Amino acid sequence: MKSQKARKLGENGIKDSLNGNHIPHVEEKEGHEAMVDGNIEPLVEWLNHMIPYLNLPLEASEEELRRCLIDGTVLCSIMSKLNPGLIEMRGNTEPGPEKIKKFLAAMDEMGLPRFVLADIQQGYMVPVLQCLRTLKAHFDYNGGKESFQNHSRKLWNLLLTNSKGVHQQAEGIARSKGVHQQAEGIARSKGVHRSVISEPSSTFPHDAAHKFPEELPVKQGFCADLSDSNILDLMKSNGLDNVSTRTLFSLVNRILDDSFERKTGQIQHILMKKVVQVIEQRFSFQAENLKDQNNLYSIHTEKYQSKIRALETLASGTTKEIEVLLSKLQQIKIEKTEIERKEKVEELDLIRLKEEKNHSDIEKLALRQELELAKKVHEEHYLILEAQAKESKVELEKRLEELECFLTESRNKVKELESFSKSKSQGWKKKEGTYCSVINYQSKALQELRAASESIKHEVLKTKRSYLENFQFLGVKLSTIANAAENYHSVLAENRKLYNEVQDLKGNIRVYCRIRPFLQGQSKKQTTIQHIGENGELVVTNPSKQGKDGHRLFKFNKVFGPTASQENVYLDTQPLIRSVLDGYNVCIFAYGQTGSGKTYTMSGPDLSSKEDWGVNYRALHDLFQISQNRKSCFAYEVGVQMVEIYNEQVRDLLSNNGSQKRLGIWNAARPNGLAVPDASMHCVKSSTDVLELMNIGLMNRAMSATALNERSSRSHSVLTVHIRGMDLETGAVLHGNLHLIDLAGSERVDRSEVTGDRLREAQHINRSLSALGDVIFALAQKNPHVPYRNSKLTQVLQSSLGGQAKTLMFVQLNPDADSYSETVSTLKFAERVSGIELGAARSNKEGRDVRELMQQACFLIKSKPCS
Ligand SMILES: Nc1ncnc2c1ncn2[C@@H]1O[C@H](COP(=O)(O)OP(=O)(O)OP(=O)(O)O)[C@@H](O)[C@H]1O
Repeated sequence: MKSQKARKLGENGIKDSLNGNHIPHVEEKEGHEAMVDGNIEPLVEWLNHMIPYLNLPLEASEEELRRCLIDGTVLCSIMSKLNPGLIEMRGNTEPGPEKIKKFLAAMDEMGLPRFVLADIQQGYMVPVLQCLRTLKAHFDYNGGKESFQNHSRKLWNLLLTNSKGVHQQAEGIARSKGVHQQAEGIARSKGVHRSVISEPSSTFPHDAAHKFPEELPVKQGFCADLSDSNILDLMKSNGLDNVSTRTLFSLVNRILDDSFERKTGQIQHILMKKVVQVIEQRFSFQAENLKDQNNLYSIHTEKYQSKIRALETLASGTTKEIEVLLSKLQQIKIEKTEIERKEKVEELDLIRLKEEKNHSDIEKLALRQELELAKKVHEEHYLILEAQAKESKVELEKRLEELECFLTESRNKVKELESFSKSKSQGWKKKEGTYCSVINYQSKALQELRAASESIKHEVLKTKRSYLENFQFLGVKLSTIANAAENYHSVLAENRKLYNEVQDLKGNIRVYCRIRPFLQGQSKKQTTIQHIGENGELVVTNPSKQGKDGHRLFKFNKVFGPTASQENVYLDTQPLIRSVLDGYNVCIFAYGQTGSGKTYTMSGPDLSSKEDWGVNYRALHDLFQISQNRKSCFAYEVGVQMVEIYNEQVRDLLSNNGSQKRLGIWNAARPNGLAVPDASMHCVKSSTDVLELMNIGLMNRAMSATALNERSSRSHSVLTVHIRGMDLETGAVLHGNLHLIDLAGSERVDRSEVTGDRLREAQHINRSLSALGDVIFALAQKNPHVPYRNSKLTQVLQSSLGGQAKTLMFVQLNPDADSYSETVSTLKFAERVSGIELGAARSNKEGRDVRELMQQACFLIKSKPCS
């Protein structure tokens, strides 16, 4: 490392020499050891002495020293102190490198060895330290001769800036004499630092250029001041020792000039003497040096010659040794290159470490700033917290006081409660005693009860056993009864069937009673219907009469309650419809007071809804369905007529134009069954055709609102379906008529509150219904004369009531208590109707064979015992 530094220094020395700066090579310097001496303590001490505020520690490292010097202030201060006025300072604002440059310029000016700016910047401190040591040595040598410094400087400035002629002349003389160079050569050969004796050289053009304008006034001053006294002062001082030889020659020239001009006299003579003495001293010193140098050279020459001789003997030795030496040399070279490489690497590492250090310094600075900031924030936060703590302390103290008050209060309360609980516990103890005695008593009673319950348990078990036996016996009995009941039901169903057949044979008119539900807005509390039996019994009550007298029992083929659906009602009607296709005449009519549900049963409230379809539509739908099923055996034709009897006039409801046309009625049923032959006959092929016709008919029907029904039918509507069927096998033809009649509402005129046309309508309706009653009465009495001709209605129904037709009447009832009297009269009428015997129904078959008649006879004979 040491050698490396020395080499580097050597390189720098060469470099600076090339630049024109006079920085000696390390080997030129006075004592190699002094240069590379690592001990910087004396230097630090000197610096502290020079700049007291510096206060550097004696053991300071090179790096610390570098940091202290890098901004150039210390260097400039030292220079200013040592050589005032040499550096012109412009204050602290000047950048560090500029200050260092100034210091270096001053060093140059003084002719002292110096470092380059890069050395101190890159931390290469050897030349820097050497420079400072030289500066120190220089001034130590001069023993702090302050006055001399000034005089020397003045003198130097004077010489520099004095008339060119004089200067050049002096230089010329010195050069011609070769003294100057000789002296320099001696100094160098002696190893004495050149700077010690060197003077600022004119080889430093920048210095000269720098200095010249400044020194001009000084030069004038000097010319004026070069009085005898001044020269005397200069002479008195020992400063001439430090003045360069060239300067001395210049001075001699000057003195000589002056002596020619006889200006200075005695003074110049003394000065001249002194100058000559110095020059003589120097020459003698240099001569001695030369002698020493010669001796040194001769010693060295001898040494080298002996070495050469030794090497020659070695060279004359074996070649093997040479080879070994060469190989060793080679090895050493390799090692050297390796060491050099390592050094380079180390240098790079050093640079990197320096960079890292710089970086970490920056980071350290940033961290320090952050720390300060955090500290500030923390302090602020601390102050806030302190304030808060004070506040909360005050609050807590207040709260503590309150709590203490509360505590004393609660202590008092606790005392009170303690005394209260003491008195209570005494009471409880007393009660405990009482309860204990009661419990004892109760436990005794409980034991007794247990014994009793045990005996009861035994008894219960006994009873249970006997009960089980009885239960089993009853089960057997019950199953017998259930079997009997089942038999009873089947017998009952059989009976009903037989009853119907008997009725069929008798030709009784079937009567189905249907009770409509209460309508919206009607109160359900007051109903006349007391009971609806399964076998057609109906019990009605008179709301004004209590007890048994108020009840009346009626019996019909079937009674449908308010909840019965349209389908339920039709299911019991269906067998009659089937017989139409077998050639029977069937008449179904609805009878009842206004608003009791006649139209609802026959037509239905809404034809668009299948569920609401009434008997009319369901019957026709069924007819088409059955005819379709039988189409392989029978070919059926279906025709429909629809008329109404309004105010004793028969009107065609399906006629396009002739709804006003009065139609005649045939008194006796014709073979084709047409009672109103002039009414238009419409051939229908499907249920849809029927639906359309019925809609037309319903729309044409005369209707109006009454007090009892908001849409009352004011006429009797008669829908007649004519069936003509031909047996495809036998060719026999049959005719069947189905009359579906919706009678106008029977009503009491006073109740319906009608007048005028409506009254006339009501009177006609009532008259025709009573005519119907009369006919039915006559038929029931089996009177020889039946008054069919009393009304159009009875005329139209003649074939259905008197002939061998199957007839069904729906008796419609309004359950409202207000309608009790109408309900009873309707029921009486229906009772009478149900008693009518029309005789066995007969099929309208043409060309019946004997076999068929025989079958019918057999059937009649078989069914007789059942009746
Ligand atoms: N079984 C029933 N279920 C529900 N509503 C019914 C029932 N029967 C009748 N109604 C309702 O009672 C009201 C009267 O019925 P509807 O018009 O059929 O009586 P009506 O006897 O034909 O009267 P009118 O003789 O004045 O023509 C209607 O609003 C009808 O919808």
